[in-house]
Amino acid sequence: MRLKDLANYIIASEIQGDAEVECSGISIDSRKIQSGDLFLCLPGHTVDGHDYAQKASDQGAAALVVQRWLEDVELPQLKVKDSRLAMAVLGNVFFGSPSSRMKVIGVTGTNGKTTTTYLIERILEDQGKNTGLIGTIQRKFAGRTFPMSGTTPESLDLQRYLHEMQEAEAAYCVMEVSSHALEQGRVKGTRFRTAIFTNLTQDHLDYHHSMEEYRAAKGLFFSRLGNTYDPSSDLRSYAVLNADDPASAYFAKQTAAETITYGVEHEADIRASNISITAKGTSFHVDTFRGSADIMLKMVGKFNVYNALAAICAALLEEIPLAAIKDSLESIQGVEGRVEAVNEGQDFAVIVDYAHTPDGLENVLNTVNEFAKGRVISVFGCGGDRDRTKRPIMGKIAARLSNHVIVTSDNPRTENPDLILKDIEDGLKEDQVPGDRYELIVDRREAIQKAIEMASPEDVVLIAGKGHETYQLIGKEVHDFDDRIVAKEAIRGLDK
Ligand SMILES: CC(=O)N[C@H]1[C@@H](OP(=O)(O)OP(=O)(O)OC[C@H]2O[C@@H](n3ccc(=O)[nH]c3=O)[C@H](O)[C@@H]2O)O[C@H](CO)[C@@H](O)[C@@H]1O[C@H](C)C(=O)N[C@@H](C)C(=O)N[C@H](CCC(=O)O)C(=O)O
Ligand SMILES: Nc1ncnc2c1ncn2[C@@H]1O[C@H](COP(=O)(O)OP(=O)(O)OP(=O)(O)O)[C@@H](O)[C@H]1O
Ligand SMILES: N[C@H](CCC[C@H](N)C(=O)O)C(=O)O
Ligand SMILES: [Mg+2]
Repeated sequence: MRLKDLANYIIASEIQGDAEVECSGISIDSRKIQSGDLFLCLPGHTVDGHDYAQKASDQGAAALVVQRWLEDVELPQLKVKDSRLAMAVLGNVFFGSPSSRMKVIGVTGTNGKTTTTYLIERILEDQGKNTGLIGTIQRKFAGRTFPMSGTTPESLDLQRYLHEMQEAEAAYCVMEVSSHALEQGRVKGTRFRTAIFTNLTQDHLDYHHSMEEYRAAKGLFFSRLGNTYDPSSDLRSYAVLNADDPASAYFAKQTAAETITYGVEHEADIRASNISITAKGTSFHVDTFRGSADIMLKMVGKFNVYNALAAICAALLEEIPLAAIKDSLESIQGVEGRVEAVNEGQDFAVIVDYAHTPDGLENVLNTVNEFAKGRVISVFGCGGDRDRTKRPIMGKIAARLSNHVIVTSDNPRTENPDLILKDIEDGLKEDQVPGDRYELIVDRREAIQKAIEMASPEDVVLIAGKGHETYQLIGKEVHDFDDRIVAKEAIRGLDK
């Protein structure tokens, strides 16, 4: 496409240099430029993409999108006010606005996004609907899976991925929408059929600064939704909100879409009751606007009832019968790394979970306490270069809900691991937790080994924070590390 044709899609833009130049592709990363690409300069959080324009030119870029003229780079340039917005617009141009030709169901919230997307994907797939998935664990379509480096891709990658799914005839994409993504406009240009909210509790205060800012970032999902009441059902949008979370009232006010609520404690369109949790699963009764059902999930935890309710709402909106939804939900074994049991024939339980927020940790520990016959031994840490304020809070929660706590490293990233452990210990000290009820072991492998060696019959060892992750980020290095494998090795080591 010629630069001047692309310029037509951004009204307030100007061209310097050859407007006729052909751009065969588009990229935001000088390291990935292919000859003939349009290089879009993004001002980032760590570096400025404009500083890589010359490198992009050396790699064969045909033209640039810039926010300020780059006099030293001899390439045609398209100047825009906001290159992030230009990325979303041009991503749609290059990839043919895929979200207007499929139904995209998005899930936002502090916890439960991955789980809820998996439940919805299963229900849709069981109905024979070709469905793609994008989220923390992986990207998936047409039976193929691809690793993800984050939860929600940049808008350009997102349009590319949706386009690939659409080419593979996907009718649906179910995706996680993180608050970072909303704040950075990564889902601008994506039309959502349904926007789901799970919950809002503390996380990411390093990035969003306050809970109000964090809520406002999530609010962008709902404020951009649903100002179309076209009778064609495919064009209608819906907001699915958790009636038991106070933030939902704020989101309901922001959206033009019809809202459907789900909940347990409060009045809701879809409401669960008679919840019963055992080590084998969770049962509940659900009343909906399309009938009632008794559902027995193989997944444990009251929080999974909420995830299931959100999935039921999304599926009912697609006119899937409640009986079919029940069958799908009941067949799901669980989601990788979420309350995942590690069994090597030992006489105590080992559970790996992805809880990495205060609320997530509290929920999973409450769940474990519901069925633990012996002691609860927890092993957890907190990620480096992330919200520091959640560390002491998580320490307190772990101590309150476990008999013994082993504080260890999560992904320290570029922080000093010992200091992260100390931040967690501050919470334990504040609550005057006796020194014999907890210990700090910076090496995660050693920490897991110690917990497993301590366990007596009927105890539960909870290893939280990294779930499905198969690596540990220390400094700038990526090390192979999988809690489930390390736990298995430790259990096998007990026989020796
Ligand atoms: C804070 C944040 O979100 N940062 C994201 C952002 O990075 P950035 O703004 O620092 O980018 P940058 O490194 O400064 O680069 C700026 C520009 O220069 C370009 N560049 C850079 C170097 C070079 O040699 N050549 C070049 O062209 C880059 O491609 C980019 O276009 O844009 C990058 C490219 O898209 C992202 O990879 C990066 O995510 C970082 C790695 C990250 O850790 N993000 C986390 C916090 C995140 O987004 N997490 C949420 C999940 C949270 C949750 O659910 O709990 C997620 O959705 O993944
Ligand atoms: N609805 C929920 N409410 C509270 N906690 C939950 C809920 N669902 C799951 N959890 C807890 O949070 C952890 C993470 O769950 P999940 O991966 O589904 O969330 P997520 O929102 O995708 O997380 P991320 O922000 O890292 O992408 C689980 O391992 C579990 O301990
Ligand atoms: N999506 C979350 C995942 C945290 C997982 C935890 N293991 C960590 O590294 O802090 C984040 O990027 O903050
Ligand atoms: Mg996730």
